[in-house]
Formats: sequence, structure tokens, C-alpha cells
Amino acid sequence: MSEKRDGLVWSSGVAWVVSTRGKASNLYPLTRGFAPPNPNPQMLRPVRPAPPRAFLFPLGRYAVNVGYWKDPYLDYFVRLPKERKAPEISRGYYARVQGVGRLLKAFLQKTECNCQIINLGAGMDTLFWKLKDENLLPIKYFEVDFPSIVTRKIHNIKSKPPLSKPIMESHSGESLLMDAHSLDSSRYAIVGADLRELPKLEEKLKKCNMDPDLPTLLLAECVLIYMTQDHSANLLKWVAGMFQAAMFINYEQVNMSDRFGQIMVENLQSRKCSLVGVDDCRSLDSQKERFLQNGWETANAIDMMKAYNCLPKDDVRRIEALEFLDEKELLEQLMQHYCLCWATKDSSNLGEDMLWQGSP
Ligand SMILES: C[S@@+](CC[C@H](N)C(=O)[O-])C[C@H]1O[C@@H](n2cnc3c(N)ncnc32)[C@H](O)[C@@H]1O
Repeated sequence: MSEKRDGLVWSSGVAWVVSTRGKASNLYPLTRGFAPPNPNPQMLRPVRPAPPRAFLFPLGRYAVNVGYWKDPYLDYFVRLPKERKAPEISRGYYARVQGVGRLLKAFLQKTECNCQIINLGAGMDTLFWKLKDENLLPIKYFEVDFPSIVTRKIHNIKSKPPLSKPIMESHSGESLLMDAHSLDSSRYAIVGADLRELPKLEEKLKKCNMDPDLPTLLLAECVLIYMTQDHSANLLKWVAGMFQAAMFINYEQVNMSDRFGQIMVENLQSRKCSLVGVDDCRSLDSQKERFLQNGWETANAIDMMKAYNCLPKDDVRRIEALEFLDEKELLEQLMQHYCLCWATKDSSNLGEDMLWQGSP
């Protein structure tokens, strides 16, 4: 890790932004493992996102180990990174997990869990298992990702009883359906599909009993930026047209046209890895606008600094005591480049209650 100027380096399969405003050790994860070290141009083509291994990296595994939040399942999907992560990074993950969790729980409460959740580009996400433990499972929980990722996830599920048992326990009726690229049980389904190929995606989800009449929560965390504006617009339009009542939570980069954001983008481009959806990540307004232009009735967006400042003070005090952070400014800079955006359809039933509670 020799670069000390503003720039980007590869380490542990993650692109990191180096800022001269802090110490050389203050590195920001640009994405959650979009590309491997020594990137192979074949893997970094803008149209096809990176191969499975590249996406499996951090997922906040280090932060969980230090105690920022609990996730007993992450261990079964992601190995603990060998090197220490900067506290800014762990606090960023914490803000994201808490922020998304807060919106998600508001939706589950509002619908009394009579709903479905579709996690788009879910990767190795463990939300299904955590909701089961909290007795908050929706009627059905779906995950979608590329077939290669799904195959890997299914392998983990099959080979690790703490992952397979909750699926079996929540399953009723006929035998559970499973092949290399999909698994379909009563409460959990994982589908190998490309989010840019909507007719096939729809067919596969319907085969797993996706119900257009149920209130539906769509979740996309660090996913849309890897799709062109047209592809993500089509996806948002498809969702808005498919479900009577829906909420979409999107977590990803924002403020990508300021200096810091541009450095992130330029450095990736110089390595032939373009974030093809970055134009929608220009600002909070551009994040909201794409929902409003594609069939959604309400859209809200906040940067992660705002989200962090709205989290319960006692828990924030707890996590801030876990690791010493000497430069708050660096944390703010990082948090201002990620956002939470949520949009609703059928706002008479869902919308206004989903406002960010506790906004200053
Ligand atoms: C950076 S990872 C985020 C994973 C997960 N959402 C999380 O936050 O841990 C992006 C994920 O989106 C998936 N993805 C990107 N484009 C996709 C597409 N067109 N179709 C299906 N999955 C896609 C990738 O395979 C990857 O698992």
C-alpha cells in the first residue's frame, strides 16, 4: 500500500480511496468488493459485474467481529479479513445496517409482516436468517443475484446446518425445490437471474410464487450503480408496474460529481472498471428523481451522515467507544458519499409513515 496521494489502490479485493487529508492509513472502501486485486480486464467489463469471489469480500465482517452489531450468520459466508479495518469504515457499515434496518422494520411493522421482501443483488446478505431469529419473517423472502453468486450461496446453505435449518424450519408442504441456480422453500427463495433481463426475472420469481398483490419491499444495496441508467430505470419501472403497493430501499454512492466522488470514479475508469450507473449517483436529487420518473409516488434520500446523526444516541455512544477515531472529518467525508434512498408506491397505505423518523 505505497500510494499516499489522493488516489485509489487495490487491497483485499476492494478498491480503496486514499485521501491526503488524513493519514495514509485512512482508506475508504470505494465499493463492497467490486473488483479483485490485479484486476483482470475480462472481469471488469462494465456490462458484466465482477465474478463471484470479488463480491464476497467485506460485508462488514470485520465490524461484526469488533462488536458494532450482531450477525451470527455472516461467518458462514465471509471469512474474517486478516488486516484491521479503519474505524471510519466500520462506522460506515454500522450506519448502513442500522439505516436500512430502520426503514425495513417500519415496513414490516406497517404491513404486520403480511408482505414479501425481494433483495436485488443480494450477494451473501444474511437478512433472511436475522429476520427469522427476530420472528419478523415476511410471508416470503426472495433473493436475486447472478447465477454464479447464487450457486455459491446455495452451496454454503446446503453445507452449513445453521443456514439450512432455519429454511427447513420455516418450510411447510411439499418438498423443497433446489437446483444449482435456485432454491425455493415456503418462506425463502433464491433465484439466479440478471436484473437487466426483466421478462426472465419475472418468470423466475413467479415460479417461486412471487405475489404481485402483496405489499412488497425491494432492497438494493450497492447494486444499481453497476447497471446502466437505462437498465436501472427499466428495473424501477418494472417494479412500479408489477406491485400494487411497494417500497424500494436503495443504498449506494452519492455526490459522485464532487472532487472526492470524481476521484473515485476516475480511478476506477483508469482501470477499465466503470461504474456505469454513476450518473444517477450525482446527488440526492438525482437518486430520488429516477424513482419519480419511473412510476413511484414518493421518494426520499438522505446521506449517511444524516442517517448516522439520527441513530439512537446510546447505541452510537456504544459503538463510538469500540474504537478510537481521531479524525471525525474523514468519517463525514466518507458518509457524505453514500446515501439511503427510499421510494413508495401506493402512498395512501405505505408512504408517509415511512418518513425518516427522528430527522433533525
Ligand atoms: C457490491 S455487491 C452487493 C451485495 C449485497 N447487496 C450487499 O450489500 O452485501 C453487488 C451485487 O449485485 C449483484 N449484481 C450486480 N448487477 C447485477 C445484475 N445485473 N443482475 C443480478 N445481480 C447483479 C452482484 O452480483 C453482487 O452480488
